[in-house]
Amino acid sequence: MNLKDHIGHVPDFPKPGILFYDISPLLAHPAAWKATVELLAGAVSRHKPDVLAGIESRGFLVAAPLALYMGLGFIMVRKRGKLPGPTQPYTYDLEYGSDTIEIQKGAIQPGQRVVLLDDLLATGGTLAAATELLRDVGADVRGAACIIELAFLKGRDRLSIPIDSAISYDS
Ligand SMILES: O=P(O)(O)OC[C@H]1O[C@H](OP(=O)(O)OP(=O)(O)O)[C@H](O)[C@@H]1O
Ligand SMILES: Nc1ncnc2[nH]cnc12
Repeated sequence: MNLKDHIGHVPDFPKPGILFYDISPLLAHPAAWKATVELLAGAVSRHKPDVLAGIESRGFLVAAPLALYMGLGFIMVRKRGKLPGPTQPYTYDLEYGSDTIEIQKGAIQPGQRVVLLDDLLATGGTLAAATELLRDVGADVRGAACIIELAFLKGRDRLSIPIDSAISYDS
């Protein structure tokens, strides 16, 4: 099965000049989605995680079913102000301005082995920030996985952890 057949390409979304890679057709195709979850589970299992963490919001679509499939717990990394406190924040730079992500304090025990999940790796800024946030609460961040990697943006070079992707675009 070619998973790329199930990714939509939407020009000029959400802004002019951006080609949006849409996972909606993949999620809507049971066999392709099952194959994706199985592929990611194989990659993630080699890190022997205690828990999986997903990044709001599309990362939840990957992390929650994968955690269930692997018999692991699932933890939410959310945008500021969405989680009931107390929370641990991490602020990071964007092209213009900054953004803040949060995790609930106590969601992870110090030393727990965590793998991060997101739908897509572009510049790597989001996954790099989530890695630092998890380290701030004492997690042992073993790796990350995503459905789509935009390899031409070289996001993996910004990461301090290994990352696996189910689909990669070189251009
Ligand atoms: O590698 P980066 O350049 O950081 O980009 C990747 C991030 O961008 C998208 O999230 P978005 O902020 O659009 O949020 P969403 O998941 O709520 O749609 C995507 O789901 C990743 O989290
Ligand atoms: N080109 C893109 N398509 C879908 N999600 C994205 N997140 C960041 N860049 C993206």
